[in-house]
Order: sequence, then structure tokens, then C-alpha cells
Amino acid sequence: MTDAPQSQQSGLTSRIEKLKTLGQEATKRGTRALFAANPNRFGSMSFRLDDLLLDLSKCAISEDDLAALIDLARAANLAERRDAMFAGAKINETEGRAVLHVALRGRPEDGYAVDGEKVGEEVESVLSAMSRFSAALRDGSIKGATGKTFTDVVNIGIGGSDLGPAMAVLALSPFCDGPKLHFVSNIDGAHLADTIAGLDLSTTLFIVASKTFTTIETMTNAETARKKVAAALGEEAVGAHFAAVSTALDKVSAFGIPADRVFGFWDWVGGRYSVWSAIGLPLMIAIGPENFRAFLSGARAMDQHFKTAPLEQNLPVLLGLAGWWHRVAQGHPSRAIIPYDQRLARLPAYLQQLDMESNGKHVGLDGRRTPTVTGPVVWGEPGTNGQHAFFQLLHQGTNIVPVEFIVAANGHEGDLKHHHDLLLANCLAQSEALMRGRSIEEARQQMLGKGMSPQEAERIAPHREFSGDRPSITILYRTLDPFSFGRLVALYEHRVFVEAQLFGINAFDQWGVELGKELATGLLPIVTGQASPDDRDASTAGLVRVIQEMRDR
Ligand SMILES: O=P(O)(O)OC[C@H]1O[C@](O)(CO)[C@@H](O)[C@@H]1O
Repeated sequence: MTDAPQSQQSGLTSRIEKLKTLGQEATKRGTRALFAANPNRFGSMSFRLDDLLLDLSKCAISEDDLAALIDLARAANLAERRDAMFAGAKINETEGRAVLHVALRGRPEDGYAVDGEKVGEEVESVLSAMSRFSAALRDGSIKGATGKTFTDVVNIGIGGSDLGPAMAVLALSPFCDGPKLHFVSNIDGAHLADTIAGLDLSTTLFIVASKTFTTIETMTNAETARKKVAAALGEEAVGAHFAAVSTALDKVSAFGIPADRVFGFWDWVGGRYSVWSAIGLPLMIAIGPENFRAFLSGARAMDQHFKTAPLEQNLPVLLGLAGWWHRVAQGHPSRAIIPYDQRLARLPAYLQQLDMESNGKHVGLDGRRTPTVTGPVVWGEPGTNGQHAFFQLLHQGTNIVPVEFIVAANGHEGDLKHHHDLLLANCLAQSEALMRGRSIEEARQQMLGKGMSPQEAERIAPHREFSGDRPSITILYRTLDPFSFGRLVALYEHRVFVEAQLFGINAFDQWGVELGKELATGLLPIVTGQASPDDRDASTAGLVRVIQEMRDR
């Protein structure tokens, strides 16, 4: 947005200022007034793509506000930038890279290309290699060094090389009929130790997943796993018990993993957008190649919709505009993602990386400070658990937190339908309560009705009042399966893209993670006592000295 010419820029500034005013007015007016004025509001403020519904009616966005937001999207050249992404342009300008994760779920007729070279065939050839490997693991024709079938697969990766497949394997567990998947990400030795504690290494395959194959956590865990396999089964067994996924194929071969077990991807796939690539190998092993293709098809359906639907009906655009409205026009600093689905328990963590690593930036595409605030803090937990933990703050806290409820109309457990009925009732009740609230008079009358004394009712009533008019979005679909899940994840990917364009930032770099990594490298010899902490800041040096005092020798 901010790389636009000056006249266009001032057009944007005035639109943003107008929207901020509208946002503040909307906060005062609330949502109930909008329903009172238009009882058909659900019809006009909820949007569908087949069996996927996006309900924005419980946000304090009037139809005029939405029109002003669409106008902002047009002025910010959203459609042009989207088209540039799909065309393989190097829109990741600070790293000089194309952003083409959509090609990973494309079909030959989509014709995705980078630098004029079509990428479809290469993508298909990696997918085919993954399919052959997964199928052979699943049917037991690939065996471990001692001739036993693999029962367990441990993915070693972090960030985008962990969160996507870990989230997806849990989300699609009703479709998991292959070897059991485990995920190790943390450099804390406890993670690897606890994960392999119950495993038989002779029936365990390790996948080392790292785009760069340099990430210290992944490399450290992979080396340790390698040593454990060599100790248990002999050095010559290592090749049979490892596979790798990376863009840095030269580095992988140095680790000693045979070439036919190495699956590549490309620099035009960002780490947090890579679950569709070979990084998804653990998911394919768990659910099988066919279901993995359905997962890709679901994402492709969302890509096609994002690419072709008018902005006014375009789900990622609308979700992005609602997010921008909450963050910039209304000034809410965080957003809660609450899937009413235990199997989506890792979705909030996945979206934290997707959203916060993409849009947690304060410098625009023009190298200057962004004119508005940017990405919110993203957090969440599955419902109903969250209701018994932090929902108190959502209903009565001093910060307004827009909530995104995600729920399927049907569960997978046919014999436990009443559980799903209760789950749905709770999900709906929470968004209803957030919007509707309860006046102090209602609270008072309720207590009097239960026989409380007037004095006691008067004293307690303020504590039992709910202001209401707290915004929420509901995303609803028929059932969680590979297709609908792929579509849901792609919806969020494109939403992040939309918000980035409105913020005027590059969503595809992550320079903000560098400094900590650099400092950790310098601190290691200080922690181990090989170097002095004296040239660090006084707090860090002080902490190092106390750690050294406390460490077991
Ligand atoms: O796949 P790699 O290269 O090991 O990187 C893991 C993660 O580390 C990051 O670079 C951040 O440190 C993420 O963007 C990435 O997903």
C-alpha cells in the first residue's frame, strides 16, 4: 500500500482516517443497534463458498462501513497485488522471491510459473515421489534396518516445518490410518527424550524437516536422534531410519540421508506456507496420498475463489477487512481464535506463526514506519475448554477482544451426537452472549426472581452485568475433512495476505526473528563458561552468573 505514488497515498490516508472515525462511531453504536435497524442483517452480512459460511453479522460493521472497507481495498490495489502473487511476481521484495505456495495445490491448467518457467511438473514430480514413499511406508514395503515394518514416524522440525503438519495430523485424525506420527520441535532435550521414550527405534522413522537445513533446533535434535539410532541399531542403520525435507539439498546429503528419501521444495514457498509442499510428508504418511490430494484440492478451491470472486463476496477479502477494521479502525490489540473442535487444538498456534510472523512488522514496503498499527496478537484455545479459563475476560474484561469461532455442523463420532449438539449450543451461546450482554436491570431482576434480598441483588448486580456488543466472527462448515480443512487453512493464508496489503507491509519475510538467533550463538560459549559475560549488558551478565552458580557440575 505504501509503495503507491503520493496522490494515491494521500487518497489512502484520507480513507483510513475516515474509516477510523467510522470505527470509533461503530464501537459506540455497537452491533445490537445494527440488528434492530435491519433484522435481515444475518443475510446481508454472512457470506458463503459452498458449505463454508463466514458470518460477520456479529461485528459492529454496518453495510456502509463494509462498502467503505471495500473501497479501501480497491484503493490499496489489493486485487492487483493478489494477481501479482498468482502470476509468480517477486512480491517478497525484501528477499527478492516469488510467493507461490498456491502452485503447490495447483493443477496443470493453472499454469503457475516463476521467472517464466512453469513449476507444475516439478511440483507434481515431488508429490508423486512423496506418494510412492508414503504408500510404501503405509503398506509396510519399506522396512527398517532390522527388517521390521515402521510403526512410528517422528518429524523433527520447527516453525513452519512443524506447526502445519502437526496441526493437520491432529485435525484429520479420523483419516489417520498409517504409522503413528510424533513431532519434535523444541531444542529442549525433554521434547526429543519424552517423544522417543516409548518408541522402538527399530520400527521408527525420523523425518528431518527444515527449509534451510541450518536451523539450530532442528539440526541439534536430528543429530541427537541420529546418534540414538546409531547406538541402538548400528551406524549402518541410519540411512534406513531417516528421510529429509528441505530446499537445501546439498546440506541434506552431508547429513547422510540417501537421495531417494529426500524431498525438495523451492525458495518461493515460505516456511509458514509450506504445509502443502513436501513439508506435508508426515500428513501424507498419516492420511494417505489420496486424502492429502483432497487437502490440496480444498486449498485450491479457496485459491480459485480468492482469485475470481468479486471483492464484496470474497471470503478471504472480507475476513481480512473485518480483521483490519477490528485492529486499525477500532483499535483492538488482539484477536482470539477459538475452534469448537478439539482436533483443531493446534490451529491457534499455527495461526500465530502464519499471522504474527507475517504481519508483526512496523516497517512498510517503502522502508518507512507504517502509517497504522499492524497485525494483532493472535491467541486461542479450543472451546469449550476456553470457556472455563479465559472467557471471563472476553465477556467482562476491560479490553475488547474480537473472537473468531470456528465450528463444524457435524462431528465424526456418530455415536456421540449429543456431544456435538452441546458443542454447537455452547459455541452459539458464547457469540450470542458476547453480542447480547445482560443489563444491570436484567441481572437484578434475575436475582430477585431467585429470592435474593433487594439489598443483596443491588450489591451483586454490577458484577453480573455484561456490556455486550463484543464483536465475533463465526466460520461454519459441514464437517472437518481433508477438503474442508485445506480450504479453511487457505482462507486464513489469504486473509493474512489481505491484511498485509492494507497495512502496506511485506507479509513474506521474517527479519524480526534474526537478532535473537544471532545473540544465542554468541551466548552459548558464555553459558558454558568458555567465554566471559562481561561484555554483555548488566542484566544478561548477571543472569549468566546466577545460572553458573546454580548449574549442576
Ligand atoms: O524450516 P527451517 O528453515 O528450519 O525454518 C524453521 C522456521 O524458522 C523460521 O525461519 C523463523 O525462525 C520460520 O520462518 C521457519 O518456519
